[in-house]
Amino acid sequence: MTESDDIFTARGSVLIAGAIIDGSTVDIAIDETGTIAGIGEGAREAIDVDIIIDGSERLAVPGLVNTHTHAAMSLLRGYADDMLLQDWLSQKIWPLEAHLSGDDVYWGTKLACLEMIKSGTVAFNDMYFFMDRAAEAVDEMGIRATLAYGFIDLSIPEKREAEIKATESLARHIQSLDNPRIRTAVGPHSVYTVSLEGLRWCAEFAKEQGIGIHVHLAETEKEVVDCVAQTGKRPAALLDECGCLTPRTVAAHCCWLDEAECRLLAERGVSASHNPASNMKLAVNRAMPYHWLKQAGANVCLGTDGCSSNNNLDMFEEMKFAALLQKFAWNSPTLLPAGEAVTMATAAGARALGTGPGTLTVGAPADIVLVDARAVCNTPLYHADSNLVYACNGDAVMTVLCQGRVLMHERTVPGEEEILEGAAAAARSLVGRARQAS
Ligand SMILES: C[C@H]1O[C@@H](n2cnc3c(O)ncnc32)[C@H](O)[C@@H]1O
Ligand SMILES: [Zn+2]
Repeated sequence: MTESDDIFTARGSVLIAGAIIDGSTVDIAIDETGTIAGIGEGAREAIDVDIIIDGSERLAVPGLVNTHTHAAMSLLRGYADDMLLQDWLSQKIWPLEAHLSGDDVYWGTKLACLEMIKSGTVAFNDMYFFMDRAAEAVDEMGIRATLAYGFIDLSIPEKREAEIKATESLARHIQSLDNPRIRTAVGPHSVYTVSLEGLRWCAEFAKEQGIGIHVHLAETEKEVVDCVAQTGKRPAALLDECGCLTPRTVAAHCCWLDEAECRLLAERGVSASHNPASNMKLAVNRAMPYHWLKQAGANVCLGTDGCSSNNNLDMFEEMKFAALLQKFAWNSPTLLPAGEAVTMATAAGARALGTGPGTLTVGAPADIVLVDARAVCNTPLYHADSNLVYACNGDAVMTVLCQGRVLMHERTVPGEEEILEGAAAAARSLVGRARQAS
């Protein structure tokens, strides 16, 4: 079969013919299991070709991995801007989220997946509510996700019981789906919204189930100051005492870590997710100390956070924000060069979520993005990484494959119109319900 509308439904081996990797034009062969079977010389012979994708004038790069999202917050894009984190959450976001329905989360996650696919993201790490409906959306869209229920007990025992039940129920549900693209994690929201008992339960449950932990950490100075005042410990030490710092933990933000905490995260094998756009928008007033984390050997990955604090899910933009913020905040133009920003958004993210090496190598899952090498942002093309980080945004992405399955081709994603309509209707309905109740 050659290129046609059936490319989205066709199954079998795939040959990406003549794409550009590291300045060379090569074929990429993908076997019927969705694994890269060959790159370059001899690749064509590695498979019986079922589907051919023309890779000419396309830069092939690993699929991007977004390690901190609240996907369904795409419905809240532009709902509340230009506020301090605590005011934004307590005055605007949490009151609206109190009216969320499962349908809202389904449509919000569909919209988020659409946006992520259109900007080259193949996997994301999500923390939100009604996550069984998020799983339904992810399943339909063909992307990978690790889904955590946002565990918030506010130190109220009855609420803790409800959060425990919701977390257990999600774990059972994801297990029952038996979809290798969809995993679950435990999602204690933060040290300021979860009790010590809640944090300990989350750690125990994650250990027992062999799953990850997704938590907000040291996002603001207030979080650190309040934590020290209430417990005598800084947030990272508190999480560690409760057993929440593990090699399968993704800690989002990490802005206000001190040097010792960076070493602690590295020692525990925690992945630190940098969220520069959200941090700048909410003016958290300190950039993640990337240099300390790197020096300590921690895995530093990249995330967008939700669409109400970013306000999009474009990991190309996020790479640029990360590289620029680090240089600016730590007064060092050599900090976080373009190549490292790409690694942060690909291999480091894949390592954090356990989705493979996050590289274009034989034996890796075929999570592949083809970027337009003829786009304005790629002209001229001295260094691909430089253009990808500093010049391009997600609009330059033309084709996306996840586990060898084509999710977008020549910028077409099947069902786009229906998703836009469904998500817009869900957003209207959510805000309408909230207004009626107030
Ligand atoms: C899952 C809950 O987390 C809330 N949330 C979204 N963005 C942030 C952030 O930057 N810090 C803390 N909490 C956040 C989201 O609205 C859900 O209530
Ligand atoms: Zn967040």
